[in-house]
Amino acid sequence: MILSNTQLPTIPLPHPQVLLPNGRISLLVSRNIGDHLFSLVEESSEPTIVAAIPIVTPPTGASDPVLSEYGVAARVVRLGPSSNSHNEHAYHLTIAGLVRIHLPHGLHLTTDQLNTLTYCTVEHPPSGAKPTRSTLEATKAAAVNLLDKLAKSGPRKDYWSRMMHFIEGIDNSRIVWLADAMTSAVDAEFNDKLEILATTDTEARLQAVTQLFVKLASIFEVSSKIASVVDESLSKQQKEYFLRQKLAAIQKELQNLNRQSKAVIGTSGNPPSELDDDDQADADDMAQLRQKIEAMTKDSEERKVAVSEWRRLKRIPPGSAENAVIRTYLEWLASIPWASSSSRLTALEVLKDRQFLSKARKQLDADHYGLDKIKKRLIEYLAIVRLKELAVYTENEKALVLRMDNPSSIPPPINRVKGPILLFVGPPGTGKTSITASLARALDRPFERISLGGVRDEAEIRGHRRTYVASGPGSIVQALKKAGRPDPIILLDEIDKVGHNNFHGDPSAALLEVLDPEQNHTFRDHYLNVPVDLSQVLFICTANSLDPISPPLLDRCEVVHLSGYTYDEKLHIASQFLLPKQLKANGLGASHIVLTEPALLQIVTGYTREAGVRSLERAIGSVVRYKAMEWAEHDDQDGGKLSAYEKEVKVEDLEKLLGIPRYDGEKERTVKRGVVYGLVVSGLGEGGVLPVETCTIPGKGDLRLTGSLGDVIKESSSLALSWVKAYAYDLQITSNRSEDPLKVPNVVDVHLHLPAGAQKKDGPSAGVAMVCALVSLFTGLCVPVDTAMTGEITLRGRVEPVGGIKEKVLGAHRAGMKKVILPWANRKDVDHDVPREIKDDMQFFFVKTVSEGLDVAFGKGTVPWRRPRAGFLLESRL
Ligand SMILES: Nc1ncnc2c1ncn2[C@@H]1O[C@H](COP(=O)(O)OP(=O)(O)OP(=O)(O)O)[C@@H](O)[C@H]1O
Repeated sequence: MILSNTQLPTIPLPHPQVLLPNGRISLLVSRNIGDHLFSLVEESSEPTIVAAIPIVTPPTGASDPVLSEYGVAARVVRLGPSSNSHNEHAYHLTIAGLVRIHLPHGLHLTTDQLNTLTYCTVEHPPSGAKPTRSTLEATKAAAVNLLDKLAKSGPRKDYWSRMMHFIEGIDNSRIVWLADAMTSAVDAEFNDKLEILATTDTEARLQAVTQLFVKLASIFEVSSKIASVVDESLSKQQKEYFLRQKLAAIQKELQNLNRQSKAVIGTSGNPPSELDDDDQADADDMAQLRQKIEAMTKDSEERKVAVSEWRRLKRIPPGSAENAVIRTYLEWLASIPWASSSSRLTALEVLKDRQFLSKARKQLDADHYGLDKIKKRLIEYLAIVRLKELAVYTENEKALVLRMDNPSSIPPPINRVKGPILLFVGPPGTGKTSITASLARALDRPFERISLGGVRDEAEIRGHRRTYVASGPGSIVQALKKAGRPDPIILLDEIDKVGHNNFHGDPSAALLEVLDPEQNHTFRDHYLNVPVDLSQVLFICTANSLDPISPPLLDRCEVVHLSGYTYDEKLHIASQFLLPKQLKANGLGASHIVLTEPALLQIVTGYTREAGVRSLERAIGSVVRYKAMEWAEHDDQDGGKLSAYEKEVKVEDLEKLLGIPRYDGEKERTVKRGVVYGLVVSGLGEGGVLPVETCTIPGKGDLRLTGSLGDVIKESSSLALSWVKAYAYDLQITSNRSEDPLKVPNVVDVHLHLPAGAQKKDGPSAGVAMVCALVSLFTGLCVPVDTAMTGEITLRGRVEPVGGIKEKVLGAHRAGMKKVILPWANRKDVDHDVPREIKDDMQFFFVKTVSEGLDVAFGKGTVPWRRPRAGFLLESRL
């Protein structure tokens, strides 16, 4: 019996534990409390009674715990060391609830006091009138009903069934005991248990217990029904969903735990990183995705697709493979800069500027020297884009006004500016790529480069269908995403090196759609599968040679030719652009190095031989790096005075800086019987000089050819030999018209070789050079080494025009040739294309016939014709 104002040692029950009379509870207590209880147990022969008070609100960092005003006087049943005695909770305590108690003054403990044994004043609360019979029976019935349900399904069926049989048999006097005992046993919520503990009036308590049992029974019924229904209908996917949800919850808990332990460690650990907060980042990404979809133009196809995919994404469990696929797709779809009226306005802002063209011209001039033809074409192009865009803009504005006046009117189609697709063709390093980048700067648009070299798979351009594992969009859509605007300048680099039809599809055919202004406003990437408007994109292609480009693709492009630079142009480019660029790249200023003009010329002529300026840039880079090193060394040694540092680079210094000159002009070539110099254009569009070498060897009167020659060039060589045989008597090679120079006086073979055997050669333009080489071989006359020639020959001895004249002439000039023999019909090419300084530096001879060519090559009057030539045109005797 508890008397008023009895003092009892207090055991605060950890939240959410509640002990009711007739219940039993086990808990861990601190060493301090345990030791005290131990001495109390030892001191008295009576059972030790404690006050078990539930904690209503557990302590948080700043606030103390809140304890209930009601509790239970409980008997200590067992007290022993816990299995983990190193722990601060060193004792294991079991107590059994006896009677309700009330704390008239309440109990306030600080967080620290929870681990010490304190005493509290308790009283026995009045239990009110006796409960009515109906209440007692209602409680019993509710208890039996609940136990019946628990005994039918759920865990511990046997236990509940035994308890039910026991309760069915007890009389009404024990129902009050039963109410507390069963409330302790069933899985009631903390608040319900606390309420029952605090209800001292028996009648009211039994009613509350009855309600609780009824509630628990119906919850159990509903949840077991749901469980059975769910169990039946759960598809594999849904099960996976539930499991993943659980997993996510567990992961979240673990993260929270980690975060808490990090907070305990204090600020000494790493600062919090945005990489830790996965959930937040994920939620932010989804919110952004949603915003982007909402920003898409209403009723557009991309928006419709995005909305339906978004809905699908919401239905599919997060973390599943399908979910990831849809999300990646949606992220791509949302990241494309879809063409809209606002994007058009941004582009218009630049074009509306009255100074636009002059500014663009200035920009192009500031970035590149020369290239007048290409710059002129680009400015023309910009002028057209500007005029058309502005016209379209006014037209569309008018249409908008019309539509607003009469909303039911059918809107006129939006006009598009269809510009030409420019194709820059020329040798490597001639500025094709960089002038396009400069154009982008002039237009203030993003610049993206797609390298098509070696692209064999159509999917690289158009993307893979979504059904493929790891599929993604093609390079065009990727470039558009990177640009972030629907109107960038996209450079399709090395279009001549794109693969043709093979078992991976035809990449060049995919380009046809991209480059067709009539079709490219509805370009379909296989991955996105939504039409993408490429009509605002400005495509520019580059190639080294036109031959490998498929004719339909070529047909869509407007070709702009770039040929190599002359020495003079190279000198300007080197001093105005390449040297400052290299100085900047290597952290030096103009005051650190002075590259004298003769030295620069020596680099251009002695160390590089190319149409473009790439090797030249590399060579200048080497010089600058060497000088930078020298400067730094002197700076170290002299203590910053640099008195010994020589900033001027002279011709004599170059050998030390760049090694021995690779090209030594004329000295490379020696005058030789049977050898003449022809002119060629390489596959990269670079012109050059190629010797035609011939010699006679013992044999059977045949012609032997070597040097990776194609069919056409082989035919040219037999044509040349036939011509020489036909005119052997006239040229005093034989003494009789019927003699074959390969059989008389000795039977020999003629071997004709074109050096650089690894490179394939073809084409008819070596005809003139071959005839000259054979005439030189048979007559013993030699062609001077500063004479080069090109031209196709016919059987009748005519010289026909050939292509690539500008490249060939520039190549001849680079090689130090002074005399060039060309077909008569190519005069206009020299007039138009060859720069003035080269024309001034070389002599050009235009010939109509082979015999004319021979006279120019060997020198007038040198070729030993049997009778003076009447006019230049010879009729074939064949
Ligand atoms: N006329 C020029 N004025 C100034 N710099 C130039 C000029 N021509 C070329 N260059 C420079 O030469 C370098 C090579 O040019 P770029 O890369 O544009 O060549 P390319 O013609 O595209 O070659 P490829 O055919 O190999 O792609 C760049 O650094 C460029 O700035």
